[in-house]
Amino acid sequence: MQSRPAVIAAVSGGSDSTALLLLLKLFLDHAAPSTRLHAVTVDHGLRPEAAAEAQAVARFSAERGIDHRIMTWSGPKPGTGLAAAAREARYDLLARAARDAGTDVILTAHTADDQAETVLMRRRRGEGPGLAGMAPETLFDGSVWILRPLLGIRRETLRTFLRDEAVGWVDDPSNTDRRSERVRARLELAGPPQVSGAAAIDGLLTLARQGATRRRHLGRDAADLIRRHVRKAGPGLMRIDAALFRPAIDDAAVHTLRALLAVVGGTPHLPDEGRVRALCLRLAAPPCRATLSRALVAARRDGVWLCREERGLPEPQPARDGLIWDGRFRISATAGAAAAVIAPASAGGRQVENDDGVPASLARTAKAGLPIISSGGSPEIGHVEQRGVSGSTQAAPAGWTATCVLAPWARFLPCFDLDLAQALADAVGAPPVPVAPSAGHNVTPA
Ligand SMILES: Nc1ncnc2c1ncn2[C@@H]1O[C@H](COP(=O)(O)OP(=O)(O)OP(=O)(O)O)[C@@H](O)[C@H]1O
Repeated sequence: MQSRPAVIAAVSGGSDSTALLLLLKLFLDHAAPSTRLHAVTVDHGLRPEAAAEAQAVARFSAERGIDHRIMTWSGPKPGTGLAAAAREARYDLLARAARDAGTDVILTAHTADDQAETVLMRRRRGEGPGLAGMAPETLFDGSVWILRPLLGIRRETLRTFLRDEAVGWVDDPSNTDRRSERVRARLELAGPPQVSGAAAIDGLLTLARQGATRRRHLGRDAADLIRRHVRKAGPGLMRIDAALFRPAIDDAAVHTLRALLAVVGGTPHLPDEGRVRALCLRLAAPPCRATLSRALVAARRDGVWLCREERGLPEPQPARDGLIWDGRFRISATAGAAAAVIAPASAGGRQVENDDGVPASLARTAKAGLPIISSGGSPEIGHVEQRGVSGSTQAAPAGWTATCVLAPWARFLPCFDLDLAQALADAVGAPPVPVAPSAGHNVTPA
């Protein structure tokens, strides 16, 4: 990892993260003494004991001379999907702690056991050939890296280390709650060794490694296809060379179209592989027009065109800093920006000019799906596509910008998909993907 002025260790007080904290302290004292180590504990406010547990981590950190901060999830708690919401909130709080500490690195204590559970769960959910486990490096919210340095280490090894150091830890009761899919996977893997146990875990870890390699290769091939065959043809409109779909439709071409559909449609998941494979076949024999994943795709003699379909665009709403609009644009406001409304261009009934060489109806549909930010009820509204990219028509009201985001990777971008994400970002005009902390090292993380 390139040296950082500071790093954040995410410490719940359980065995894994307590071991992470101690190991990091030892490592940094020895190898990078100028790097500041900050431990952060998130109190989700969901269990009465959580506050005392966070205080225990604070005391432990103080004894070791480590800076420690407690971050509390104070927002409203949803009635359903509480675990997922808590996870989102946890990463938001950890990212905020990282920014406050002037770093872009958060380390978590996910272990080989967590990795095996993840692969087991994903396999059960029917994830196909791209199945991979957790990534050793993941870009969060486009700006902060989550590193998982213990992914190759078994939990029991960490506990032995803690016992040798005479350090205790907290056992979170939710880790034994059988309603959780992860807990059920953990119990299954902890079964009798002759049935599951170590052999099963090793098998799942091998699958994780193979899946990561496959995903990386597929992503590289798709990135190459995007660079050669995909370009932005106008505001909100992409053009794909028909050559992508001929003569044979291979896995990389299918993966490319899945990624493009999700990005152009603003959906968090790639569309179903089988459906996209079938669509590729139809696109190879124009004319063809279809919608999938909220995107409109039209194969004509002059190429294949792709834009957001006009159905299901967001209703006009107050613009706010940090809003992800339609899964496709991150809205930002500088301090003091006047209150504004954001709406799809189609809602304004605005005429659009045609661009040379672009089919008029597609140019219209594409522009209708772009956001318009207006302030003070003025009809002179600013049509923003993205910062600093030609093709934007007028400026948004002062202080407001809309930046393209890649919907499937807007929150979590695993390192296996970095090449693909960079090629997509270049193609659609999203900001460049930051360089991974391990870049330039000759050892690929586990
Ligand atoms: N309350 C917390 N405060 C700080 N860090 C935490 C907290 N809970 C979990 N973490 C960090 O996240 C890691 C994974 O924790 P855990 O396995 O409980 O989370 P998960 O929700 O199952 O995983 P993921 O966050 O990847 O979905 C921990 O090892 C720790 O580094």
